[in-house]
Amino acid sequence: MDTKKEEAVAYLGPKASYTHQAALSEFPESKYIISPQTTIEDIFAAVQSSTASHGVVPFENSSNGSVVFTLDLFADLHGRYPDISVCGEIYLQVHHCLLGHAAKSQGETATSEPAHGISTQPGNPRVKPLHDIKHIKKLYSHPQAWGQCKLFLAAYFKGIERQDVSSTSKAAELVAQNTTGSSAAISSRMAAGMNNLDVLAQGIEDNQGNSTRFFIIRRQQDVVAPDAQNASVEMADYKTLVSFTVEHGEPGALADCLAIFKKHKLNLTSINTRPSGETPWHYVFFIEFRGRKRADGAGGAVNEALQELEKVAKNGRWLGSWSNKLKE
Ligand SMILES: O=C(O)C(=O)C[C@]1(C(=O)O)C=C[C@@H](O)C=C1
Repeated sequence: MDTKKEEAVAYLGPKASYTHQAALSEFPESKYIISPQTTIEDIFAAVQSSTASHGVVPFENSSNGSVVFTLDLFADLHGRYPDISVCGEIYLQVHHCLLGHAAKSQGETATSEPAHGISTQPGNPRVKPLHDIKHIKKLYSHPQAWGQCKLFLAAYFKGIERQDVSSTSKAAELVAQNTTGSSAAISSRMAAGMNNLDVLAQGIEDNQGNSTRFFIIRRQQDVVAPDAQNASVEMADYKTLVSFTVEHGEPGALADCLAIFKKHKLNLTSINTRPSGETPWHYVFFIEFRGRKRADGAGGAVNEALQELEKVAKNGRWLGSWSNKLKE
């Protein structure tokens, strides 16, 4: 059996982050070297420099919206990542836990019984802590996680200090190292096991269906364009991401760009903006839509739209086309 691992896949480490779990779902450890990075920018850099063949980055969360760190790297204001493109997507259910050290004198259900299922009261957290949490004086997590657990945090940790860290698994690691036992992390169940931490509460996300979409990135030159398919199959089975800026002083400049997608019957699936970095209050637009770019010269609605977009938008960039994984 050939067990030689040649390709490295960069993800937001340390182990047990949600990005790690997403990476493992697509890239088995038996075939790939799964390589932890400290920041999302490190993942872009590893792929750009070909240290890693692929990277896995969080892109958006169903309840908390876009991951702005990732969008800013795609906007690439300093021209560091010109070859990065999206070649796939992964949807992962995200169920957060509160991890820490259970207070020694307290029993399993010291403060309250866990509330199973969805609370009947709108605006209330869905669950209660499994253990006493009065000794917790500081919380650690990734900034995206706070926004996904607002109700639980408002009910049980009002006024408690929060420390942003680079990932939820890093948060668990830091809490495990704190011997006072007075800190806790919002992190995954996998991180509890890996760091020997107690699960003080589970399922603390506001929405039971909480999920995050990750992009798989690679260098554009490594992406092989598949053969052209039936147009309706392409529309249903693929998605494409582009970015551009517009002439800000010109009324209707953005509308002219969007009209091109309408003309070619390309259904938009997401729109994002980030500061362009060139001038204050100017923006870069990210448009995602159904369909895929074919090889140059192969025609098709997406290729035609991209050609027309070049004429009306500024700094246009095709950021990739990939197989749609959203089950609707
Ligand atoms: O911190 C992690 O565990 C990550 O993988 C990052 C990240 C994100 O940036 O969205 C991934 C999934 C969750 O939405 C929370 C955090």
